[in-house]
Amino acid sequence: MLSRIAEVRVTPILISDPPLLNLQGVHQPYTPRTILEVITESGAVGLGETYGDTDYLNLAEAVAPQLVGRPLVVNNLYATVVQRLDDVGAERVDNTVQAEGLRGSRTLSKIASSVASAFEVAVYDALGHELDVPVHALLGGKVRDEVEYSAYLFYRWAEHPEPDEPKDTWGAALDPEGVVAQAKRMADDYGFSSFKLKGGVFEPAQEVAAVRALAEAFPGQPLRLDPNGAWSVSTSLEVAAALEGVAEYLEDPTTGTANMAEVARKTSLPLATNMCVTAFDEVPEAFSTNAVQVVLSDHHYWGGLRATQDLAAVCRTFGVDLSMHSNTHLGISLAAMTQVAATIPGLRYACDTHRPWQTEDVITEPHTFAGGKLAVPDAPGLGVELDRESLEKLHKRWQDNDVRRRDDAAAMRRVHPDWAAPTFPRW
Ligand SMILES: O=C([O-])C(=O)C[C@H](O)[C@@H](O)C(=O)[O-]
Ligand SMILES: [Mg+2]
Repeated sequence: MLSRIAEVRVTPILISDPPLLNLQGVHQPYTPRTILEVITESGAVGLGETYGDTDYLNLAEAVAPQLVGRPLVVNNLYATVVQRLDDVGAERVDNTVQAEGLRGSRTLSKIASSVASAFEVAVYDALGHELDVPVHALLGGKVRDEVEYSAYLFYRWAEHPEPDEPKDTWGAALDPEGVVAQAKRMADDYGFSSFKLKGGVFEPAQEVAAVRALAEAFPGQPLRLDPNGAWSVSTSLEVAAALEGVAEYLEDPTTGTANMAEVARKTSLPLATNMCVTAFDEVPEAFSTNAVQVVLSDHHYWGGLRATQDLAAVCRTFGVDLSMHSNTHLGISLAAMTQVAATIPGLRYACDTHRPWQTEDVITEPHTFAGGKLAVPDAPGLGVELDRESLEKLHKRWQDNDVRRRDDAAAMRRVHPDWAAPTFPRW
């Protein structure tokens, strides 16, 4: 007989983040995440991680007490989360606004999915510990022993503007040479052999030049460019023409399914997205218009690990490829991505991860990439253990600091006071 949930802990933290540039601005020195612990009557601990912005955190805190006394069941989690939306005043969310401009439209159900997913992961982790099996076994079993990730390259500043803000040793990358140097270090340190450049920062011609420089430095290796919907249809087509035979896909060149479909009709370069297809109700229009050829799933957005498997089945049905998107995250999320990726047949593109940019973690043994891959662990649950000291330290930072949401435009305004988040298309 499985034991029930005895306690649920929700801990907001702030993690250091380097000054990575994107269409909206620049990453803040610290960014919020929420860490969950689901503790069973027999003492098993399941871990989950999700966004830490106020709406997500408040919702997670409202849901936590509802789970105490319940069995380790994942099927009712989304419904439980949705019921608590009213408690946290999340009706303030405008369904038409893009969350940070980088993940498509912001809706209440997407916020609920992102919170439910973290509880789902924590329940699976607890279940794995109770039953002494890995999460991938609970998901039907792994079909691969390693999951491949790609290097996530960013234009970036060497440092944040204030002297006491977190530093790293990567240096600036503001031109093709800087991007290639960053890619070489990613390849040397982690063994990545495919590369994604975050675009939408400079004029498209400059970003095309960077991708071409990468192609010269890494001949024949997979390359992608992602401007987060910054370009018009005609600019997207110009970039597509310039990168045909160079890039393996273009990611969200333009905003909205209709524009993506128009670009897709006129280029042979596959289009990938983590913006216009981020929830099941966005699938029918996108697939029926052939707007995307690769969906970049994200278990946070889609509502969990099983939802990711469901999405994989839908994609298979329509002949659309699936890979994985990431956002700034720590080892619990990476462990969850790796577990579910291990169970999905036909995953032929390397998954995204921001993890190499993070200098902190809340697990005792942070992941190490070898040959750009992570081994799929067979240890119980997610195969990671909470580092309590680190959790407390990062929680104390949250208590001592007033950053409560990600706002890349505000971070940019500290350096360029006139900066405004762009209107679309930017180019
Ligand atoms: O593929 C993407 O669009 C992302 O990874 C979204 C992220 O927010 C990325 O743009 C970032 O970290 O700046
Ligand atoms: Mg993207």
